[in-house]
Amino acid sequence: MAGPRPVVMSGPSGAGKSTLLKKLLKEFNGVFGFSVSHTTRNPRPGEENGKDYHFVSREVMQTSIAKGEFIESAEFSGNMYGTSKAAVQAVQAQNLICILDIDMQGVKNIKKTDLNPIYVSVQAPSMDILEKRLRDRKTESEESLQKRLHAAKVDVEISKEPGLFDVVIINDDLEAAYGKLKDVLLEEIQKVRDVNKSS
Ligand SMILES: Nc1ncnc2c1ncn2[C@@H]1O[C@H](COP(=O)(O)OP(=O)(O)OP(=O)(O)O)[C@@H](O)[C@H]1O
Ligand SMILES: Nc1nc2c(ncn2[C@@H]2O[C@H](COP(=O)(O)O)[C@@H](O)[C@H]2O)c(=O)[nH]1
Repeated sequence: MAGPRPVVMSGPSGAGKSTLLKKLLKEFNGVFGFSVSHTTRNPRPGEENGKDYHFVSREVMQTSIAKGEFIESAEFSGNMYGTSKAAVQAVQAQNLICILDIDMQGVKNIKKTDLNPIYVSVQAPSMDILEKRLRDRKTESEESLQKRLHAAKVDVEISKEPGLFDVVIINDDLEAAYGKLKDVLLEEIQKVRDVNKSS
């Protein structure tokens, strides 16, 4: 039997993707698994290598990509990011719903594969609120922040493309946004629960 469909979470940096997916992983323990991406950016305080990201050098990442080890990769805000085949396989081997947190270039590249995920775009209510969230998070230099805000404007426009996303969630009130996300994923969640019950 085919496993559950993966979930792609995309949307501007600071819109709340990680916040929402962490809630999902916590509430639905044993249902979802996170696809741990590779990145060349430096870890933020509290981030763990192998859990939040595989933190690697540009050389290591480029070599792995050249060897065909990645499903997709992108340059974002001055750093490389990518989803390895192993990251997705590690989650799917456990029959879990694989969650990918990726940027718009990643979405476009995943569309060319046979992964067949549910595409979710998470957006902030406005650019001003997005900027406030990013500034309050205190993870970015002014340069990185400006790059992310520029990418966010492009993201907001592209995400209007009909059919690109199965759902666009405006993350204003966190609990309301989380409720919408769960509604979209209910069918896949039930599939995993049914399989777990019968095994
Ligand atoms: N609904 C919300 N209301 C207010 N603050 C929020 C809401 N959702 C998330 N935040 C806060 O906004 C900040 C950005 O959220 P988060 O880090 O989840 O964004 P992200 O989309 O994962 O960003 P990135 O792509 O850079 O990883 C965090 O400090 C988070 O606590
Ligand atoms: N195309 C990909 N984009 C990715 C991947 N992992 C994360 N991301 C996106 O990068 C930005 C910035 O992330 P941050 O952790 O530095 O704030 C964000 O939009 C992520 O969705 C990936 O493997 N491929």
